[in-house]
Amino acid sequence: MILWDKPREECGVFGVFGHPAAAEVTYYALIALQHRGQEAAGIASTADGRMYSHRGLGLLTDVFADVPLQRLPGRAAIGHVRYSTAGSNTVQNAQPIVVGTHQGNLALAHNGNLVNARQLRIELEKQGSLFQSTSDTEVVLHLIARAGRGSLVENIQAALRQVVGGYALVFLSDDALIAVRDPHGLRPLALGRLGDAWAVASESCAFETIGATFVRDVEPGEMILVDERGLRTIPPAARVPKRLCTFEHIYFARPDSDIDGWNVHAIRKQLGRILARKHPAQGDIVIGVPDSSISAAAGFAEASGIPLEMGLVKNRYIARTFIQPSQELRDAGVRLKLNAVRSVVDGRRVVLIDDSIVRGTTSRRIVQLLREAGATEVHVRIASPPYKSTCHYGIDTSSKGQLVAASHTVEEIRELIGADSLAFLTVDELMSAFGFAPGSAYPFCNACFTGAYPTPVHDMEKLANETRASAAVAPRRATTGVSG
Ligand SMILES: O=P(O)(O)OC[C@H]1O[C@H](OP(=O)(O)OP(=O)(O)O)[C@H](O)[C@@H]1O
Ligand SMILES: NC(=O)CC[C@H](N)C(=O)O
Ligand code: SF4
Ligand SMILES: [Mg+2]
Repeated sequence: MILWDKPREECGVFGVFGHPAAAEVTYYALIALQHRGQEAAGIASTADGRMYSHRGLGLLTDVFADVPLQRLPGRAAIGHVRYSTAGSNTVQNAQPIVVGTHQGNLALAHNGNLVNARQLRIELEKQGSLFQSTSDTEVVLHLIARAGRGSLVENIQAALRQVVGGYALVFLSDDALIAVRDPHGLRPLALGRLGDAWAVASESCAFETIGATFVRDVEPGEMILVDERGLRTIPPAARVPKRLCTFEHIYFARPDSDIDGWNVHAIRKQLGRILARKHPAQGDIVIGVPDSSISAAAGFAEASGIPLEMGLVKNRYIARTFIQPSQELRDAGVRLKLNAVRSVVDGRRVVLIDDSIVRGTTSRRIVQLLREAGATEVHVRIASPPYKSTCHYGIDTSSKGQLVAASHTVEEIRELIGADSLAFLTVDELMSAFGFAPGSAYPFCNACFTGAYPTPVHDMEKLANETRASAAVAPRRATTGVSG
């Protein structure tokens, strides 16, 4: 049985213009962004008016195992690692999507989710559009094709006036790289410099990996255009309130990334300190759940004075989606992902820090592991508020029915996971880690905690359930050939 074991990630996008080994640079940048999506990956490059691309299902290294990067020539390239939000995990939905238009070739990589994609698609199909995939991303390309006879930038602007949702989009044409961030800034996008080349990436950690310098974040609603004449920036036509994704900082992004002026590790550590002050626990040791909660656990230990210990070890070779052993083997003690360190835990009162509880599966399993390893008490502290509502902007968490906090009180969740005590942060406490006073106008989206979405969400809940059902039966791996 294949299990979706967690809040599923979103996607990672990257683009570079003006580098002699553009596809190779893109490949290594995508390695740094692999945590953002493991279902599919792809790269498109351009040289002499031709577009070259390769994409397939699986991890980047699997997708490119038999395809030399020299088959993707040119000084400009874009790349994508995917976790589906709309449309199942099939190779047709892998990205970059490459199309030929009357204005030349165009490739697109998208992180995010368009909440009105279904309605737009129905209208476009009525007008004669034929779609090659079921992903929301393809809608953008059809809207561009129909936008008329303007320049590519004008046609992209016209298309984006019609879409609602979260997006970091990276386009590659025969002669330009274009990157756009959604008006609220729901999805992150950073700008970097690699020698004379310009690069854009979902997270700044990609720049570190390829030896590029992080220049700045792309502003919400901003469009960046890079061609042989250099870089131009086109500000948003109308400004709307910033609604940056808090969950990037809580869980999704890598701790070495800086997003919108905050370092992810520093924020997580601060969340841990706040948790210790506002929701203290009596214990002998503090343990973080690897990987994402290590920073918060360090903050909790520092502020509480309780020593930080490594009481859990994670098998780094178990992917996020994995084949779970049968109940029989589980009963016999086969545990693949996490193990408790008995000598650390035995006879101790443990304060267990995790960044979030989504379905409650992880916490329940870990509390049980710690008790079996001899912990006398397990007090669970979560470095975010209860996750109650589905994200519709690019993070494919379970449908609302599977979110444990949507239908249980904190006390009920405590009982369910078998902890001695349980506490979460409030939204105001979460926001205070970023330096905001309680109740002020936060420039963040907190919809998964509050249910207050910054845009209309149309019929997304229904769609999320359908996507989940089809993804569960999709084949896991297949690759396409190089086209060009
Ligand atoms: O309540 P659940 O549905 O179980 O999901 C929540 C858990 O999933 C995530 O960790 P993940 O297993 O993805 O590992 P990571 O921290 O190493 O990314 C998150 O950090 C929580 O531990
Ligand atoms: N998780 C994402 O950002 C996915 C991007 C796009 N919505 C897709 O389904 O492919
Ligand atoms: S709903 Fe949550 S996960 Fe989604 S964009 Fe908003 S803060 Fe991020
Ligand atoms: Mg985790």
